[in-house]
Amino acid sequence: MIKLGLIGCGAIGTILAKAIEERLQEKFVLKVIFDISFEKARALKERLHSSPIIAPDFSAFLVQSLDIAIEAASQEAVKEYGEKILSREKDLMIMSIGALLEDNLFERLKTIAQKKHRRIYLPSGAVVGIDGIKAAALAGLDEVVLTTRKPPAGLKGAPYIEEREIDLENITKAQMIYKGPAEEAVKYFPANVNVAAVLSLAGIGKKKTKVKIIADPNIHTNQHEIKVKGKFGQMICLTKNLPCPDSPRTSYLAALSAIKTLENISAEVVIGT
Ligand SMILES: NC(=O)C1=CN([C@@H]2O[C@H](COP(=O)(O)OP(=O)(O)OC[C@H]3O[C@@H](n4cnc5c(N)ncnc54)[C@H](O)[C@@H]3O)[C@@H](O)[C@H]2O)C=CC1
Ligand SMILES: O=C([O-])CC(=O)C(=O)O
Repeated sequence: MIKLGLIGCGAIGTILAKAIEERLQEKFVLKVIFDISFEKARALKERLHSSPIIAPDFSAFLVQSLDIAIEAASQEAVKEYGEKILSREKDLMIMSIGALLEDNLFERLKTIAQKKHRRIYLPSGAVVGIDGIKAAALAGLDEVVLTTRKPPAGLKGAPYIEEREIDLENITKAQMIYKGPAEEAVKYFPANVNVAAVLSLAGIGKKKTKVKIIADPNIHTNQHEIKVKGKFGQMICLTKNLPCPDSPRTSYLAALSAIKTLENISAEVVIGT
């Protein structure tokens, strides 16, 4: 059995935990869950048939014997716990991938993973096209542009919106509110464009990957359009994401992508690049 620990018992964590016991139970077991909100962890445990331990703090999580620790919490969680998890010889799956574009965190994590013979898993998340971009990048890419279009309320709380006091409630037609490199976009919108980070890492990096964010009051899906040009030709991928059943802000596909990543880890056959 592959032993799992989960950090973050919100929208993605809940869907993943349920899938582990309902779909992946032959190969995986969820041993421990942790959330800075103990209430969130307790509420998740009540929804499960299995009985994972609730870690009261990160130290209690870290001492558990685990094969893979799954982060579905926040960029802060990746920055605070990532190196410790790998150093304690656990593999690490990351959903808040935006954290990896800061300073040299990704390089540091990779160095520890190499030293400790561990793996880091970065699911595609709420976008399609990462498979093709990884392959296409081998021949060289010239341009990668992500255009994210969300209902205005989905951008609430983002540092960029708060610092500039952008009044989301009074946006009556689609409006581009941000344009810049992925490296900057993930800091200004930490809970909105983690997809820009996975795209950067798969493609031409955090400085060259361009990000546009549009607040659109006329849509009810989280939309991500990726345009890529390179030696392979051109690619245009559009995802129109419905939200998770219990969380209007999180795209359901992101949680499904985490489940599929686990399935791939234990699979005899892996489809796609
Ligand atoms: N890669 C992708 O495509 C996507 C990534 N995400 C990211 O995945 C993460 C999880 O997303 P959701 O489940 O929608 O969020 P959520 O807000 O529903 O749940 C996050 C949970 O993590 C907990 N948490 C936050 N910081 C923590 C810390 N330092 N230590 C322990 N627990 C902590 C919170 O209390 C909360 O219960 C977020 O960072 C989100 O931005 C979300 C959607 C798509
Ligand atoms: O759920 C989405 O559509 C994407 C998202 O929030 C992220 O990448 O952080």
